[in-house]
Amino acid sequence: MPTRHLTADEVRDAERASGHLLTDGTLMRRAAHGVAQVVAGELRSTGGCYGRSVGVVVGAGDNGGDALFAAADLARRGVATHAVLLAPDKAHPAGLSAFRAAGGRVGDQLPDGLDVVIDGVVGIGGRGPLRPAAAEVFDALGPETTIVAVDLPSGVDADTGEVHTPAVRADITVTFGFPRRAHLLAAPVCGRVVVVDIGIGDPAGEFDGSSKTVSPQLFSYSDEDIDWPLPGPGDDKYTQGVVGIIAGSHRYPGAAILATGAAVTATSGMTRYVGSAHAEVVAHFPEVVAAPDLADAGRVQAWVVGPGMGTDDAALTTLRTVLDTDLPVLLDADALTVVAEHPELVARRAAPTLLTPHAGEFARLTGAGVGADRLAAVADLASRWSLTVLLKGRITLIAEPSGRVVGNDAGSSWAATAGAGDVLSGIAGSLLAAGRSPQEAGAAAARVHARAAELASCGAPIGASALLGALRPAIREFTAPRGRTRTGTPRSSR
Ligand SMILES: NC(=O)C1=CN([C@@H]2O[C@H](COP(=O)(O)OP(=O)(O)OC[C@H]3O[C@@H](n4cnc5c(N)ncnc54)[C@H](OP(=O)(O)O)[C@@H]3O)[C@@H](O)[C@H]2O)[C@@H](O)CC1
Ligand SMILES: [K+]
Repeated sequence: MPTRHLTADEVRDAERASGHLLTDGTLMRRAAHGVAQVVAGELRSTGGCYGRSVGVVVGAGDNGGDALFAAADLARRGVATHAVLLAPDKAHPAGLSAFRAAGGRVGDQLPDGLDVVIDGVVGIGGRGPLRPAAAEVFDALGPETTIVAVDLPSGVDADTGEVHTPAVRADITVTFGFPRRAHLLAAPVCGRVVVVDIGIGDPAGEFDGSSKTVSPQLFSYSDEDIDWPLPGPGDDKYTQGVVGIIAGSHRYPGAAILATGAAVTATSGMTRYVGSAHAEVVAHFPEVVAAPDLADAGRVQAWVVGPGMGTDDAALTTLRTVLDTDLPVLLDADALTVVAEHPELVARRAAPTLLTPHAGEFARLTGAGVGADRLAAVADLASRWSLTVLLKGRITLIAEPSGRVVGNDAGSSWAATAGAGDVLSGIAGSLLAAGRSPQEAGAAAARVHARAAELASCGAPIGASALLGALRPAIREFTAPRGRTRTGTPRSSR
C-alpha cells in the first residue's frame, strides 16, 4: 500500500489525538527508546555497545528531549555519552535529568572520535537553516562518525523538504509513527529512514474531521505497489495497448530510437513510430511499425509526443492533431516548449494527459522556477491545468489535479544523463497505452527507470543507451515474483 507522508501539522494533530500518551510523556519515552534501539543496532553491527561513545547535540525543544532520553538509555547499556546543549536554559528538563542520572556528560563541545552523534537540534518545530553553533559541532565531526537524526535532519524543512544551508546530513533518520514529507522530498540528506511505532493513530483513519484538510497529499510507493502490465492468456499484440511515439528526426534520430526502444521494452503490446527517423528506428527495432506521417500511423491507444521533434510549425500542427483526439497523451521535451507557448492546446482536454517536464521545462510552462517547494509547485500546475504533471529529478513527483502526488526517490542521480528523459517517456507512454492512469504510469515508469539506472551504473557513469539496455532486467524485478495471484489469475486480466 502506498505510504502517505505527513506535514508537521498533521503529525502534531496525530500526537494530540493520542491524548494522555502525549501529556504524560509516554510518546516521548517511546520515541527516545526507538532512537536508542536504532543507535544500539548500529553500534552492535560494528562491534557492540559496551565501551563505545555517542554524542548528542541538543536543541531547545522536544527533539532535544528525545535525544537526551535516548542517550540516557544508551548510557545504561554501557555507552559513554556526551552532550552539547545549544540552549542550556531551554534543554528538556526531564530529559537532561535522565541523561545526567545515567552518567552522561555535558560539555561545550563533543570529544573527537565518537562512534555516533545524535542530532537532536530540531525536529518538526525547526525553522530555517542550522544555526552557527550547531553547524560548528557537526562540521567538526570526522567521517568515521555516524550521524543519526532524531525525526528530521536539522536544517531541513519538514513540509517542503527544502535543505537549507547549512543542514545536517544524516546517515540514519529515526522518525515516529508516520514518515514526514521531508523524508521523501529530502531523501538524500535523511539517509536510511526508520519509522518507529510509538502508538499514535493513523491520521487519515481516525481523525474526527477537526483536523485541517491537507492538500496536496504526498505518497510514496514500494516495489509491491507497482502493478506492471503482463500479457494474459487471451491477449494479442493489440489488446495490450498500442503506443505511438512521435519523436526525433532524420537528422537527430537519437531521441526517437531511445523513446521507441523503451516503449518496445516496457510492455509486450505493439509500438508504432511516426516521424522522419522511421528508417533509423526500424533499423534498431525491426518490431516497430513506423510511418513518416501521422495520417499513415494507424490506431494507437496512447501517444508520446515531443522528444527531439522540434518546435516548428509542423510540430505545432502535429501536437494539435494528437491533442484533439480523446486518447491519452504524454507530452515531453519539445512538445512542452510548444505547449508553454500555446497552453490552449491542453486547456480543454478531457482525455488523460501527462506532462513530463524537468525543472527548466517546468519553468517554461509556468513562467516561474520550481522554487524551494517542489511539491506545492507541481501540485499547483496539475490543479490549474487539470492534467497530470511528472516533475523529473532525483525525487520525481507525479501530481494529479486532485492534489494527490506520488514521489519516487531514484536513490542516485546516475540517470541525470542526456536521453534518459526520452527513455522515461517511452516507458510511461506504453503504460498509458496499457490502460494505466497518468499517475500510475508515471510512478511505475519513474521507479523502473531508476532501477534500470542503478543496474546499468553499478557505481559508474552511464549513458541513456546503457539505461535502456538495463530496462528489461529492471522490469523483471517488478514482474517475476508477483506474476500470478494466489489463484493463478494473471494480474493483467483482473
Ligand atoms: N509532541 C510529542 O509528544 C512528541 C514529540 N516528539 C519530538 O518533538 C519534536 C518537536 O518538538 P518541538 O515542538 O518542541 O520542536 P523542535 O523541533 O524540538 O524545535 C523547536 C525549538 O527549536 C528552536 N529552533 C527552531 N528552529 C531552529 C533552528 N533552525 N536551529 C536551532 N533551533 C531552532 C526553537 O526555539 P527558538 O530558539 O527559536 O526559541 C524551538 O523552541 C519532534 O520533532 C519529535 O522529535 C517525539 O518525542 C514524539 C512525541
Ligand atoms: K533532528
